[in-house]
Amino acid sequence: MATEEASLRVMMFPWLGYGHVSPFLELAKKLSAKNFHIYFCSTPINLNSIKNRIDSFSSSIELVEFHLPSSPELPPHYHTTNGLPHHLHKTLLQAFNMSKPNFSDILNNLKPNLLIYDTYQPWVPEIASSHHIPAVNFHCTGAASSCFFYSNFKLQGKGLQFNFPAIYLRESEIRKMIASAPYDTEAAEDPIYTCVEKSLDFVLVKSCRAIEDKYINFFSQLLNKKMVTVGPLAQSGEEEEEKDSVIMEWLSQKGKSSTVFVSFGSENYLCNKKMEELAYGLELSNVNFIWVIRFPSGGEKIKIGDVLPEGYLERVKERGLVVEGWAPQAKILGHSSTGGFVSHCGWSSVTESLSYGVPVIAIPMNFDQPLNARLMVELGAGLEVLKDEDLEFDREEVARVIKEVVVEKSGEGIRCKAKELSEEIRMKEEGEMCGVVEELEKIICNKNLDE
Ligand SMILES: C[C@@H]1O[C@H](OP(=O)(O)OP(=O)(O)OC[C@H]2O[C@@H](n3ccc(=O)[nH]c3=O)[C@H](O)[C@@H]2O)[C@H](O)[C@H](O)[C@H]1O
Repeated sequence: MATEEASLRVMMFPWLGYGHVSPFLELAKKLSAKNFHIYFCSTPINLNSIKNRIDSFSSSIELVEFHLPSSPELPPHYHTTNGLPHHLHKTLLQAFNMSKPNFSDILNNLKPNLLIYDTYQPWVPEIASSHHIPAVNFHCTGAASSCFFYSNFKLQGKGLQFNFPAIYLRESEIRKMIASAPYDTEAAEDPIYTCVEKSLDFVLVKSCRAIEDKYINFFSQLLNKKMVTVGPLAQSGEEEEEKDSVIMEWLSQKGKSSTVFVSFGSENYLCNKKMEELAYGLELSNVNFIWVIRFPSGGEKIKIGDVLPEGYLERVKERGLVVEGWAPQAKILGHSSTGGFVSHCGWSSVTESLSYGVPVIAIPMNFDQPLNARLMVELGAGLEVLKDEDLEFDREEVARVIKEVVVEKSGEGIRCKAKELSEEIRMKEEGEMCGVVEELEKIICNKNLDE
């Protein structure tokens, strides 16, 4: 690996959500493999959660601590959205915005050739500009969902109309999203879209033409900016946590494509009613399952057995494994025994499922997830669990969709389509990354010429 002096130095600064830190880290790994030296900047708690994923990149990915003001309400272990109670999301964003001077000092000390920044950070491009550092936005959610929000909630796109009927939010989903957004969705300076608009020359987008071509083109028209796709950036799954081997050993004893993985990402927690309906739905489906159950960090310790129906774990023990907290999602999706993914459809989960060719049983929860779920249905690589007007689902519907996607002949087309898209995505990944490197080197070269 070339020394830091020989490499172009890039600072990467993701939002504090695990669903953002993870894609930024995967992009950092790909850029470091192309001889860039990466400064990966986040809070100590976020850096600690990814340390085991950069072992083989430690000479080219340097972790840089970004400190937020601590308070009794927001102690250091809450300086991440991973496990953060929902009522503190707004407080975290406020603490993040109060830390602008810290970020300016970091940029001034390290003086990278380029900054790659995220959403929720409209002040970052200005700070980079004050230090004469070119800044490019890396948009790590999907193009379809971003087009929808940008067209319908923010600026009307220069006379362009959003004519994509498959991508929509129900009234009840819009109400839920607005109520839980960590920022004022009516603010003129909406932190998501001003970040994208301020990006220099182009926007990096975590997607690929195989799954979002028409949406990437429309988003480019809306923003009047070039979109450079970085591919799905699926975690490779080579990291090994201690408990992983137990999970993977259990999975290896199951038949090919016989098991569904059930996970709702790093920020979502099912209420007791949804937990119960999902539990009975998994039982009724008669399909093997690995179910990751997460609880918000802090507060009293909750026992898994207490939130599941009486005797449930005993009844399902032959074909169901309930895991508390965290599981090796990429490893499980990449295993031959996995035949379906019951997912909230966070964007990284969607792109990982597509990368590994696993069809999705979609149970979206909030934000962009319903739009990502409808994209999967439009692609023919998933089915959505139907909900009532109160966004509640029932056990029979959960069992029906799982059986169709994983077992029944009527789901064969979905299973084939998921595999087909996986092959197409993987075939184009290397070419996409070469395009990214070319664009980043061009920006740095132009900036040097301007000096
Ligand atoms: C961008 C935004 O990030 C948020 O992140 P969230 O964590 O909810 O979900 P993912 O994007 O799927 O990200 C979750 C990431 O955590 C990994 N994982 C999760 C659980 C587990 O047990 N083990 C794992 O390895 C998973 O592999 C994925 O990489 C919101 O969804 C939002 O809708 C999404 O668009």
